[in-house]
Amino acid sequence: MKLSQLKNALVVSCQPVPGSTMDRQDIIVAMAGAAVAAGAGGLRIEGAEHVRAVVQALPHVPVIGIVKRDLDDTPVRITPYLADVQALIAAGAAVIAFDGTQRSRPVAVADLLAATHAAGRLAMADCSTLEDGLACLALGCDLIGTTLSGYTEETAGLPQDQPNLPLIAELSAAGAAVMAEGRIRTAADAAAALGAGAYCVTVGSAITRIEHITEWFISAMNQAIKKD
Ligand SMILES: CC(=O)N[C@H](C=O)[C@@H](O)[C@H](O)[C@H](O)COP(=O)(O)O
Repeated sequence: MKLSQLKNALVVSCQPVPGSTMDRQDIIVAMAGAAVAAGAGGLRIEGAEHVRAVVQALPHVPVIGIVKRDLDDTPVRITPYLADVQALIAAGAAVIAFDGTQRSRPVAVADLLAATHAAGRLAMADCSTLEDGLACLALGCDLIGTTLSGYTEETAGLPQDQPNLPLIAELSAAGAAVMAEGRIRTAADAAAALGAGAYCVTVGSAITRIEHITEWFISAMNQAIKKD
């Protein structure tokens, strides 16, 4: 797959809240099909078995595959191991996304990247800061995601209800193909991300997590009640 296929695309992340009533493979495949029917240019899917099912159902749509793990000795969660990269490749992911932060980790970004490229797949680095992104760009990652901005110790103080548009702009100005991802909640946010220089945009919760969307509505309504 060529990176240019994702230029200006909306990628829909179909990751149900773990353990929720939506956390079923048939629902993930159905959400992915609905997103593609409406024009999504790519999908972000967690877990090799879910990737395999989505690729089988939608063979012409690029799937960005990840594996999430909760490990004891590292905060790195997204595709930490070479075995994860290999499983996603075997499942048919066109793009392999992995944590691109500079935190202590079981496998170096360079090794995850080499395994991805050796299989002819594109590599996306999920980053949290400009420094992460520049390091991953220098290594040769094809897409630099703002995915982890706001989700690391270093960036935890950032606003939790809006995308990091300045980071998108800085990475793009540095020459990266930027995947704007993280807290893009409205169509206006997605458009603003492209305006800031994003190559493409991933939206998850605002499209596919009913629990989060419901909470946003209730919280806004509760604020309105408090003001009365
Ligand atoms: C930080 C982390 O683990 N992010 C995950 C990465 O795959 C997902 O939980 C997010 O839903 C995804 O990045 C899309 O973001 P948003 O749901 O905000 O549109």
